[in-house]
Amino acid sequence: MTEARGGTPAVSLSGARLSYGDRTLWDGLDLDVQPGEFVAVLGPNGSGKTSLMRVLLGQQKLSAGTVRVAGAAPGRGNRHIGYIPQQRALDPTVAVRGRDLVGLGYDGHRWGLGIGGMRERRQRVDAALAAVGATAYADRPVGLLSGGEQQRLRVAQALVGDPEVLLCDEPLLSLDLAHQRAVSTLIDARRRDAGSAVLFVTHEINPVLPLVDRVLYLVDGRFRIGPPEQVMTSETLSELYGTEIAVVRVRGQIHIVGAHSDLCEDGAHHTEQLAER
Ligand SMILES: Nc1ncnc2c1ncn2[C@@H]1O[C@H](COP(=O)(O)OP(=O)(O)OP(=O)(O)O)[C@@H](O)[C@H]1O
Repeated sequence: MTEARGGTPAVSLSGARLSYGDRTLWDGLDLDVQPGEFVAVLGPNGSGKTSLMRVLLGQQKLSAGTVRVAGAAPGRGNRHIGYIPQQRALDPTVAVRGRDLVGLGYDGHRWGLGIGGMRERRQRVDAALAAVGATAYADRPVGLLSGGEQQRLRVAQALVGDPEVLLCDEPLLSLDLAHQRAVSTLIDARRRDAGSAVLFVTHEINPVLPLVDRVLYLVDGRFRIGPPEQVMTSETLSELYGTEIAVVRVRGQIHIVGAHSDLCEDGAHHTEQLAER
């Protein structure tokens, strides 16, 4: 799909290297993500997935190579980026209301809204809250909400600003199955209707597998990029991990058989998911 769409990539990494001291997380990374494309970023703990998000947000400098996001060097306040951070429970004393948290995602790049602007803001925030099913608790202090409720607000905050690039760091964690589907559907609609490019860090590809155009799979300094049917194979993952790995597809889902616990796909978790379908 990338060649077919052409045009300026929404995200472009060229010859990118990230090292911390003498440890290199990845090197020689070339990746152009096109508008509307959905790229899943997979890999075991510590392989550099969140660090990649930080590079795209301008919070971490590359050690080598170049990066462009929405046509510009990444930097603070890039108004074209929506970011759903890796989940951390908020302190119970945080008294900000959910709707105010979401409003921050709208205000980031709009100054002096005026009366009409304020009305528009309210409508947009209400719509974003409704889209993630958060209307009922939008006026409660966020610190008192459950982890899943807080996460839905973060999703609304990332989407409300009409981002060209949506960076998602394990956005489905702690959501129940119904809300996993709802959030995946929202993100999918955003990229289809508005052409936002999506980079989606996850340990669990199955909930988003139907949406994934390409996978970036990072393991211990090595990586592969390609469509799931090319990357999520016994041959490719065995090469990446440097050990024998069997990938099987069951009812359209990907399962890694005999996986060690530090591998990305967790067998027990998959079995649970299958049982619930
Ligand atoms: N600022 C930093 N300085 C030094 N090392 C760092 C820094 N940030 C991250 N690291 C290390 O880089 C490695 C990659 O971290 P990162 O958070 O990107 O991994 P990840 O793939 O997102 O992992 P997880 O799946 O556990 O979230 C880790 O070993 C981490 O300790």
